[in-house]
Order: sequence, then structure tokens, then C-alpha cells
Amino acid sequence: MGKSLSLLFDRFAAKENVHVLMIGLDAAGKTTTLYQLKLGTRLTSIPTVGFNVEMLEYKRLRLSLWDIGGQRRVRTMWRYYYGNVEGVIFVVDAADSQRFPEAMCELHALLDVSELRNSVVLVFANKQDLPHAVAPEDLAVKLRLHELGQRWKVHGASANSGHGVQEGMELLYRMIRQRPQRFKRFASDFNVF
Ligand SMILES: Nc1nc2c(ncn2[C@@H]2O[C@H](COP(=O)(O)OP(=O)(O)OP(=O)(O)O)[C@@H](O)[C@H]2O)c(=O)[nH]1
Ligand SMILES: [Mg+2]
Repeated sequence: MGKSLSLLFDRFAAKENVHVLMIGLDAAGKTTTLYQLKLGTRLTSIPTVGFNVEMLEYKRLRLSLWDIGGQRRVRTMWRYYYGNVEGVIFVVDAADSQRFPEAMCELHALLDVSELRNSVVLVFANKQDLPHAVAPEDLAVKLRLHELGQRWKVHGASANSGHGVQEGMELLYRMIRQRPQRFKRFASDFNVF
């Protein structure tokens, strides 16, 4: 009964519009993650030049998910996407330990910009299906997540299979919903479909 009421409430309550940036090094699995979230399946991806954007309804949020290409030559473009970002999903290839220092530097530089100071951060320790993937808590140490000023969570996932992706979305949802009132934008309309 309680659950049915809550589902009914979710359906008719005003949804809050939020912008979420999906970012990380090239080949980390951002685009694969995006389409697991949107479609619940794996799409074959090619390296992203520019961005992909998808809208996603999740509980009381209407998210616009911006997946930005991570190749080194296009990282200078990241800064054009920082406006009004409530959440950052930073995707890491957890099986590629050689690139952890590079991922750490990019993550800390990214979160040092003033526009992202009040964002919440979900780190996907992706590619957990690969044999040498490090556990999320070990990745947190490698990326020095404890030094971040933002609220953050790390979660293990395999974007190829979809394992862990929805659980990560739930963590992001909770962080966004729990952020201080002053950072919330108005729920702009009623969702009645
Ligand atoms: N084994 C494994 N491979 C994955 C996983 N997620 C993504 N991949 C593969 O990693 C490669 C890169 O994935 P993308 O999603 O295109 O990576 P991206 O982060 O969007 O890369 P850019 O667009 O270049 O920034 C593809 O071959 C994916 O199939 C995963 O969880 N496990
Ligand atoms: Mg991509």
C-alpha cells in the first residue's frame, strides 16, 4: 500500500529538472553507461567527438545526461558544459590502473572549477567484469576521492552488462535529492503522463 502510494506520488508530483555531466577519460565507458541508463541495453559505441545528450526520468527527477567525449584532444571542450550542473558522473576504467593517475588529475582539475563546487559526484568504477578491475573502495584511494570538497560516492559497475548501473543511479539520485535547499532549482512543471 505504502509503495503504491509512493509510485502514484512519483507519477503526479512535480519533477525537478537537473543537469548531469558524464565525464572521464576516453574509453572509460561513458557512452556505454549512458545507453544502459537510457535503454537498459548495450549499444556499440564509437569514441565520442562532441557529446551525446539524453533525457531520463528517474523517480522525482527529470535528468538531462550530457556524455562528453574524453579523448585528450577534446578535453579542452569540457569547460563549455559546466553551467548549471547538479551532478557529475565520472566514469573510470577500473581495469586500467596505468591510467589512474591521469584520471585522478583530470577529476581533481574538473572539480576545482567554481561552477562545479556545489555538484555531487558519482564515480563509476567501470569494467568490473574484467579480471584486473580494482574494487570501488580501492579506486577511491587511487583517485583521492577523500580530498574532494564535493559530496561523492563510488560504485562498481559493468556498463557492458549493465550490472551496477541502476544502483549507481540510485546513489546519484539520493545525493541530488539530499543537497542543500539553496542549490535546488524549481521543479518547473507537472508530469502527468
Ligand atoms: N569489458 C568491458 N568493456 C566495456 C565496459 N564499458 C564499456 N566498455 C567498452 O569500452 C569501450 C569504450 O566504451 P565507450 O562507452 O565508447 O567509452 P567512452 O568513455 O564513451 O569513450 P569516449 O567517447 O572516447 O570518451 C567500448 O569498446 C566498450 O564496449 C565494461 O563495463 N566492460
Ligand atoms: Mg563516448
